[in-house]
Amino acid sequence: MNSLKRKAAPEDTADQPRKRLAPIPESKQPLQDSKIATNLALPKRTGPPLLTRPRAPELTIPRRTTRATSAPPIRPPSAGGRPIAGPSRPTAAAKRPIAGRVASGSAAASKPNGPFDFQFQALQDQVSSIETARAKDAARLAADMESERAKVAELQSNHMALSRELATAKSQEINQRRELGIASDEIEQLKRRHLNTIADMEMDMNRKDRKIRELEEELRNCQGDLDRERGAVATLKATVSHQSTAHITFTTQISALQAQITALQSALDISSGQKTQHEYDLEAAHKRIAELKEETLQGETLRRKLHNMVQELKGNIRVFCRVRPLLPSDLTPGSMSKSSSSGSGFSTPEPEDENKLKEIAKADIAYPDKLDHREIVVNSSSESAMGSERKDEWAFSFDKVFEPDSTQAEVFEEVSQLAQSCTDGYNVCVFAYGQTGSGKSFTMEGGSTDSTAGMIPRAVEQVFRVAEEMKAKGWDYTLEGQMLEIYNETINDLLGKGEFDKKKHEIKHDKTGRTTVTDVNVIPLSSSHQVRTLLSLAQSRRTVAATLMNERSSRSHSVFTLRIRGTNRMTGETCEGSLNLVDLAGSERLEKSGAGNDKDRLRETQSINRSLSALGDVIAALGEKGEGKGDKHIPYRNSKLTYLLQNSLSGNSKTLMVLNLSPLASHLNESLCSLRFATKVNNTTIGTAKKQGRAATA
Ligand SMILES: Nc1ncnc2c1ncn2[C@@H]1O[C@H](COP(=O)(O)OP(=O)(O)OP(=O)(O)O)[C@@H](O)[C@H]1O
Repeated sequence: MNSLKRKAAPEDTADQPRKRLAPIPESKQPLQDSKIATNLALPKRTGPPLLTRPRAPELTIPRRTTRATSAPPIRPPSAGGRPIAGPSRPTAAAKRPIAGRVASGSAAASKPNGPFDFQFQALQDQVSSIETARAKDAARLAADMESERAKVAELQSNHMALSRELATAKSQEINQRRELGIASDEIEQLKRRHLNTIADMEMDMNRKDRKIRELEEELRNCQGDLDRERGAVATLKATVSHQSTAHITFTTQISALQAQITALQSALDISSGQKTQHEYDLEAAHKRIAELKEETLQGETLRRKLHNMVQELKGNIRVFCRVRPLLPSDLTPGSMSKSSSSGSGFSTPEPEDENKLKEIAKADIAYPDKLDHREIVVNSSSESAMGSERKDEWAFSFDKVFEPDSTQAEVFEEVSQLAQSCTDGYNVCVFAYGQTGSGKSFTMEGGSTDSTAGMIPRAVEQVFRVAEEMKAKGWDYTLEGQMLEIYNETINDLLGKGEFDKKKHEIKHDKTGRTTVTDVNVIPLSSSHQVRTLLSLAQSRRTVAATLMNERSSRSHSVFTLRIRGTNRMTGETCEGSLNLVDLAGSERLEKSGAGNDKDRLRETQSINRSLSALGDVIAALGEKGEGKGDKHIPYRNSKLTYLLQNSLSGNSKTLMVLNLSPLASHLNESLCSLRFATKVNNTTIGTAKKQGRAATA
């Protein structure tokens, strides 16, 4: 009984909810009012409808397993629970009599079996008590059943009510679902409309953005324009301000100028009165200018006369002596050995330094006249046959002596007066005489630089310069040039085609004193630069042969002739002159030239010496003639050189000989020969030079 009570207790506890809602079979699960009410309750709309579709409400019904109430619970044999009744566990002995009792009950009742009967009695009591208990349980269970049935009925009615509520709720749900569907459709439509609206708005926004950008760009441009305009306005403002200042200044100036104009007007009135007087004065001044011009022309003619008188007083044949400086090439062992073999008896000690070498190589030449530079003294010492030292001294005097350090410009300063005479209508002849290597070509042609340029380019430049200056005095000049070479008594045209020794050129003199050579190129000259080009052309064609004395030894005479014709536009006067610049071949003696065994060299040297001695003869004859021997024959025809220079050596011309000397002791004998020849020339007086005029006389 206790166990039953204990068993019933938890069921009572489990039955607690049944006081509110009776349990129903699983197949007929009722819904609790509250739950259904809760689960079916539709969400109340408190705001605008939601855009998402709401979920359908869920119906949750708690499951409950209930035990059948129609019969007491029967525990299955396998259940581990306690036995339903009995105070204790029945033994095997107790069980077995039950079965036996059923089979043989009457025999046991009739005959008690001692302890077994007692046990049987006890068992029967137990059975009856159990049955009583069972009856009580059955009654209680029946009562319970009844109450349960009532509950079931209640539950069923509840269930029905709930089912109705459920149906109502379902229909409501369906309606709500329908409404929900409609609402969802509406929402979808709204969404689509909304999306369309958004797309439209976005497009609109893009359009507006573009428009904004365009407007911004326009704004920027406008701002740039505005800035520029502002700048322009500022500039204009500054200009206006400046202009207004200037305007004020101008106004002030105008006022001042107007005052000046007034003053000037009154001055002009006074001046116009003076003007007439000035015009008279001007006319008188013009007359005076004309008179002065006339006087100038007369003065120029007088100057030319005086200039030539001075030249005549100086002598129409003059001699300059020039000693070249010692060159590095002069200090070579070859030169030194030649020095020792010279006739001067000069002995050569061992050279220790360059200065000593120079002293050894140099000839003893002195220039005592430091004022006029006209004297040159040559000293030599030699050993006599008796063994005593013999000293000799030779003194010479010339128109000018140039020491080794003289420059080309200094030499030309003396020559330039002759070049001037040439433009005045005189024949001028300048020739360089001396042994090979003494500096003839250097003096006449010179080097390539302005400072080393020789007499020919300088004279030509001067003639052009004077011709240009004389233009102002009415003189117009035409100039032409030729360059010839006389080699072995043959004339070659140095400005020709280079056909040397083939063409025969003849020298002709006309009665007017003009000398021409047949078949030679006479080039019209327009500038001194052109003359330099011609000189270098001629130089390249000139015959140069090597000798023992000088590798550049020129074995021919070269004659450059510049002819000048002038006409005076104002006076009608004309004049014609010529400038002959002659570079003679080396004057060394035959044994010194080293040409002894060479037939060609021998012929060359003989030819050169013959022409040079013919030159000496001509000059000597001219000298004798100048001394009064009027009928004296002048042997011009003895050489091509003297015949060519006939008009430049005769009394009608001015001649300058530049004697070139080597400074070397080894050349001392040659230098003495040259000095003697030059002295002979210098002592010659050649008549009076005559100007070659045509239309007028000087
Ligand atoms: N006054 C001078 N100053 C410097 N160097 C000079 C001078 N005179 C001559 N010389 C030099 O001496 C050398 C010989 O001179 P140049 O050729 O003029 O002699 P030359 O007498 O004409 O000889 P050639 O008869 O062989 O033509 C040249 O190198 C030349 O430059």
